[in-house]
Formats: sequence, structure tokens, C-alpha cells
Amino acid sequence: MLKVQRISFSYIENTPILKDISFEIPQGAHVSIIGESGCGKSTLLKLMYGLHDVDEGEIFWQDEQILGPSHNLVPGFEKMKYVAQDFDLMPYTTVSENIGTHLSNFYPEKKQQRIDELLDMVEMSAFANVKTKLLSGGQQQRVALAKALAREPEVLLLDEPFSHIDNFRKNALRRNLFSYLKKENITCIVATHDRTDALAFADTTIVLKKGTLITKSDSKNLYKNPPNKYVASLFGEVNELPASLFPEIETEKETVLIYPHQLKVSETSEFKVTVRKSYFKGSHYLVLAKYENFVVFFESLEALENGFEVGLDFV
Ligand SMILES: Nc1ncnc2c1ncn2[C@@H]1O[C@H](COP(=O)(O)OP(=O)(O)OP(=O)(O)O)[C@@H](O)[C@H]1O
Repeated sequence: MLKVQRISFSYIENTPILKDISFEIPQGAHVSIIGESGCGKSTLLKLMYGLHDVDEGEIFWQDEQILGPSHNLVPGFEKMKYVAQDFDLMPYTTVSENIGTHLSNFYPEKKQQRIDELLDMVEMSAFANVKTKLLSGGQQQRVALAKALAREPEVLLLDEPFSHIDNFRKNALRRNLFSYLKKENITCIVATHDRTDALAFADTTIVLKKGTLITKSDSKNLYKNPPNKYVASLFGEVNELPASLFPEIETEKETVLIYPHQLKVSETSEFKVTVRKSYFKGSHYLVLAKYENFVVFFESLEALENGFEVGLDFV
């Protein structure tokens, strides 16, 4: 269990970056940390790894307290690995050597086997003997992930781990990585802007806003029942519309949050909007429309003309 207990932190005096944050993460769980840019996601990861001293509060992994640099000669908690946004690779050594940096040379065959296994997982076997300075950003990011896993950490902390990787590889890599982590019961915490990291791969999602934890919840549940527009917006476009338009939705609030895919064009609906623009999204169009002073997003299989009036049903 990772226990974060009432921690607060500031880089500069009287400018708090994280305020009174508490949560627990069971061993083997996968957790995403989401929130707008600058809300403190990276800082929280760094504190969990022991790269800064907390101002207040305590962090524990199992029964061991994670202490910052004022208590440790070499900052960083041994049982964890942290992959930062800058990958921290040795540029003039090969991919294999980088991955094997922390592996013992005592059993060379075993070491090579482990390197090969990791190269395969991150789909970098063809680059084993290439110096890392010659790799693209996305390739370096994959090597950094493999290097972090080489000695099987108990906890893996990842800061935007797939940000440099193209979609084609990202999806395969994510599937490989997260199924490997589950198999090995490695706890994984990912700071991310990518909703797929949260929705498809994290059991639990933590939401930060301006340095405070605003919710921690089952990822699917959070998506289906976002507590407010800020949370819903982290998953994509969302409409906040008067609840009176949707009597079928039970709520005591004055407004309801509705994702674009929950609104469908209907000839019979009395809720009429005026189309402003259609954006092609591949499988559908995202249509921007106006209802009185509200902006309304909905999905349509066809592009709709500016000025066109359509009815929308909640589905
Ligand atoms: N070394 C530092 N010294 C002073 N302020 C810092 C330092 N690092 C980060 N900050 C500030 O702390 C706040 C939180 O930064 P952090 O990088 O943790 O946010 P984030 O949520 O990870 O952002 P992003 O999504 O853009 O990566 C920001 O206001 C940032 O400017």
C-alpha cells in the first residue's frame, strides 16, 4: 500500500503547489493522475519518489517512510522507479547498455535475456545496438520505460509516459506494458493528459486542481458520473446545459453534464439547436451548435451546414 498522508509542498515559500493531499493506493493497482497543466501532477510524482522534501505530511510505501533529499544522500526511493518527462538516458551508449545499466554483470546470459525481453516489450529490438542519442523522442521514451523496468521495481511512477510516441505504437505499447505490470503485480502511477491512459488502463483516477485533490474514484465511474465540468472536461468536450431541457435525467442540480456522444439528432425533439461548425473526427463529425447562450457539442455521422436547425435527443 502506498500511503500519502496530508502532504503539502511549495517550491517557493508562501506559494503552495500541493495542499493537504491524502490518498492510498493498494499494491498492484494502476492509478492515473489527471488535471489541467500546472496543477501539480509532476510535483506529486516527484514527492512520492522522494525527490523533494514535503513541507507537511508523510508518505509511506508499505511500512517504509519515503523521505526527501534532506534525509538521503542519493534522492529517490529504492523500491520505486520514476520515469520523468526528460528520459535521463546515457546518450553515448547503446539502447541495450542503457536498459542493462542497473542489471548485475554477474550472470551475463541472464542479463542479456532480461534486456531482450524488455526490448521486445517496447518493440525496440531492432535498435539494440544503436546509441540513444541517435533515437527519436518516442524511441528514447520507450527505452526509458524498459530501463525503469529492468530491475522490477515495486512501484513505477510515470510522467506523461507516451507523450512522444505515435498513436500506432502507443496503443500496442500501452497494452504490452500494462498487462506486464498487472502480471508482475507492479503498482503503477501515471501523470497524464491522455484520457485513454486513465480510462482504458487505470483502475483508479485521481484528479488535481490547483494543487488540491478534488476526487479519487474508479476511472469508469468518474467518466460516467463526473462531479463537475472541470472533471468531465479532462475526458474531452462536454456540455453543461439546463437540467430543465432533460426531464429524463434525475438530478437536483440546475444544470446537467452531457458528453457529445450522448446527444443524437432527432426530428421529433423539441430541443432545437443551430449548427455553427462540423469537425471531421474520422468515425463521425463533432458538431458545434448554439442553443440560446449555450455552446452545444454533439456527434453526427454527417457534416451539418452552418445555420442548419436540428433537434437533439439525450440517449
Ligand atoms: N522547480 C520548480 N521551481 C519552482 N516552481 C516549479 C518548479 N517545478 C514546477 N513548478 C511550478 O509548480 C506548479 C506545478 O507544476 P507541475 O510540473 O507539478 O504541474 P503539472 O500538473 O505536472 O503540469 P504539466 O501537466 O504541464 O506537466 C507549476 O505552477 C510550476 O510552475
